[in-house]
Amino acid sequence: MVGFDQVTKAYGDVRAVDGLTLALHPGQTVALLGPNGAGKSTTLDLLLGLRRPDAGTVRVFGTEPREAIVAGRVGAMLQSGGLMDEITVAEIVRLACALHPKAHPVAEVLARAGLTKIADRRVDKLSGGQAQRVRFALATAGDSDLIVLDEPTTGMDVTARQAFWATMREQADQGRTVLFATHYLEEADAIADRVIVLHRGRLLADGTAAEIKARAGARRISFELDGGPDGTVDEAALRALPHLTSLTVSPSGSAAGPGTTVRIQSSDADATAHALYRLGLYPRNLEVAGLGLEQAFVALTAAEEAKQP
Ligand SMILES: Nc1ncnc2c1ncn2[C@@H]1O[C@H](COP(=O)(O)OP(=O)(O)OP(=O)(O)O)[C@@H](O)[C@H]1O
Repeated sequence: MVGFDQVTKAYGDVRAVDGLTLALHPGQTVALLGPNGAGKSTTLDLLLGLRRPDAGTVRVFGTEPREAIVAGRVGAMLQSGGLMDEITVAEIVRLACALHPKAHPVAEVLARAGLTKIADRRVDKLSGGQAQRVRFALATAGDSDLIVLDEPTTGMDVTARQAFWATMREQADQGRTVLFATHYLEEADAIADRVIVLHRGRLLADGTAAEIKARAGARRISFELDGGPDGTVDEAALRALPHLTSLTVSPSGSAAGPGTTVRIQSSDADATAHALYRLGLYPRNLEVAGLGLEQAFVALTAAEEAKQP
């Protein structure tokens, strides 16, 4: 339903999107991740026909992006802008509904975005989180097959964020595709069926959150050690453990006396744990866990950054 084929877009000598090839399929919830400047917003702008590629093609439902938007097949919520001054919440939502070929009833759109109580308020007098909800209402004013959201929950409080994602889940359950760019990796982990990681305009990773975590390779090991009388342990010996990619050592205490909590990241947790026992140490409360999506993301992008000049 969305196809990017070898798409490049540069601003001067900055290649914001660099040879991107990508296909999105119906009914998916897709998170677009990447560090600042990775090209997420530019990718969404290209998808929405707000910018034209320098090279390559973007097709949305088999047509030019603008045609798909005019046909009402795409609803979008962009990072900023788009809200007019001196107009109320109800008026701007009514306008969006009037323009959408397959509009939902205005009252329903307001209710879904949690705007009913502030429908008479002026849009330029809203808080940041309320303005985000208006943008969300505009993106869901009609029955679009694809909903595109650029950092949708920025500025929303925890309750608004949870309500927002519950609504997005409903949209996806009804067969719509939801594509969202975010810096909240826990949201991507919890919500997305598919995670796409961009780095310097290129595709760095594309898969389920579990696949991305597995690709980052590393695992976390944590345990406690009984230290000497002052709670210290031989940090140099720990640092020399095989496959170690990071180490933090912090004091911990219990009724049994002073101790040390050790947290390790390892690219081969089994080998690291064996070596730990071979050192003659007796780790207590040993836990081995996979990386969270956030740590996997940091590991992947840092490794990529290290490769490039
Ligand atoms: N209109 C523009 N003119 C010049 N350079 C731009 C323009 N828009 C974006 N860029 C540059 O293109 C690159 C990609 O920007 P883009 O906004 O797409 O990234 P992003 O992943 O959305 O970043 P962020 O997470 O900070 O929102 C950046 O280096 C940015 O400085």
